[in-house]
Amino acid sequence: MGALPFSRAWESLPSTLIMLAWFVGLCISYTIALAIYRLTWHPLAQFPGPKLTAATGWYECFLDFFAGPGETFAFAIERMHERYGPIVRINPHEIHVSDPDFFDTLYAGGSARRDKYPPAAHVQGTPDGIFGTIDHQTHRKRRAAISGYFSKQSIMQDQGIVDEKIELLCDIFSKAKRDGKELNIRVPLLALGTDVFCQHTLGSQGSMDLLKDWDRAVTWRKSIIALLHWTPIVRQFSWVMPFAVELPMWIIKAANKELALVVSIFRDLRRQAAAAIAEHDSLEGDQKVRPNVFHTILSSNLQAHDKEVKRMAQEGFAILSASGDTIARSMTAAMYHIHANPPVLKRLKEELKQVMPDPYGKIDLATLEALPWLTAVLKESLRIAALITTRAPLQAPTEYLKCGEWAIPPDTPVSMTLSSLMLDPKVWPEPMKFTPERWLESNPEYRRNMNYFVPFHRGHRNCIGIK
Ligand code: HEM
Repeated sequence: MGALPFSRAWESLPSTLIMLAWFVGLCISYTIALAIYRLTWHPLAQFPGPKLTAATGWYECFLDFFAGPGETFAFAIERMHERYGPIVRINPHEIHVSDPDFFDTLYAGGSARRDKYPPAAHVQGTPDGIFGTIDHQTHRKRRAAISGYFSKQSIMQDQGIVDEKIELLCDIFSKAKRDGKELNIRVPLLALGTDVFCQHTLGSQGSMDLLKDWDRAVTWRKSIIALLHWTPIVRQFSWVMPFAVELPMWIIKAANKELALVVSIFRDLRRQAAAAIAEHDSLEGDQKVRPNVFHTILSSNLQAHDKEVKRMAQEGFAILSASGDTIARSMTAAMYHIHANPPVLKRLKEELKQVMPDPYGKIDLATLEALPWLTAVLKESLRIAALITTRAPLQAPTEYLKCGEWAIPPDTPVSMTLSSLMLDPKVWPEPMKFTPERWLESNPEYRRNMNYFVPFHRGHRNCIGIK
């Protein structure tokens, strides 16, 4: 029997198979056409960068999932800059810049309008909190409603909370010393940061009391790590976190124990937000604003939909997940570098002894802030810790952003990476050397250094917890 001609063989196939073949063919043609468009006519086609990343965003996804430590996309971006210069197209839609002098153009304040790029806004799983808010104007209003709650004056009112938690931290250190045991200080420092900010943000009922419960503190640390590990997934699939929060708890526990704690905290925040709504009208005067951040939101002139339980819980979660671990990681870096550099430690002790002869005595913030060496040590710790390793893309919807000879078209997502800037050898001689002297006002480079000191970012989207 001879072979059937192609047209006859095609006709003899079942119709579902033919449709499937058409579908696959269309997908392949669409992908090829899209890649050709992105490499030739796309508004970013002229920008330097590898052809592969310009053609598809899946390369980033592939590296983040499979390439392993030291090979993720963040490292690939550094290599792209080494090869292509300070401005690189890192995926079909986004430009990444490695030029410290461009920082204030991108992360501008004042009248500049900056929207957040949605995949970056959604990494926390809180699209309606200030961190996740995309639109510039909406972000301004939501942020203005709570910024007073994180002002220096407001934090100072809770000095008692800080003192109480520091006592608990010292107890943990003393016990470890007595028992002669090693201590992973990231755990108690995370507990300190989280307990202080939970109580400041949510009131006494909101404290997680991690400093009193070591096992819970260890689990919370694992949860934070789990959250960070989920970042590449959530960046590609923004629905994952909101979806996970709605699943039955037994499914989440079976999938990931640490994530279960995150979800239970998220649900607890919803309960607290609902409780705040229920009692808000019965409160009076300062009580209406102060008991916790939910009451501050309810007292603001935000619109009704911004005062709903779901949004307020997201705001609470954004604050909690942004506060504890950043504090813990900066303080761990400070602890390490102070002890790894004995002359730094000696000078610090001498300075502190002058204002605090009794190490167990109390001291006020203004006195501490006036100490030049302590201030310099903290600034250098924040620089060298280089906490934020994820790029932060923003979009300028109405403006061309000028970067060297390039004009980046309006609405293009443009990013920079803080950790690269804080450790850039062109800005900081010997960047990995812990040198608090950089931050003494007597240093001739002090003003220049301050210009590049941006651990909390700048502009409209800078850290609300900076004080
Ligand atoms: C050493 C400690 C901290 C560092 C280095 C730090 C750093 C940063 C940075 C770089 C950003 C901008 C992130 C981005 O745009 O992708 C940010 C945003 C933010 N931080 Fe912090 N942070 C610290 C502590 C805190 C604390 C204690 C809080 C608690 C209130 C906090 C709450 C926030 C919030 C809510 C945002 C989002 C602000 C917005 O989008 O308007 N941070 N932080």
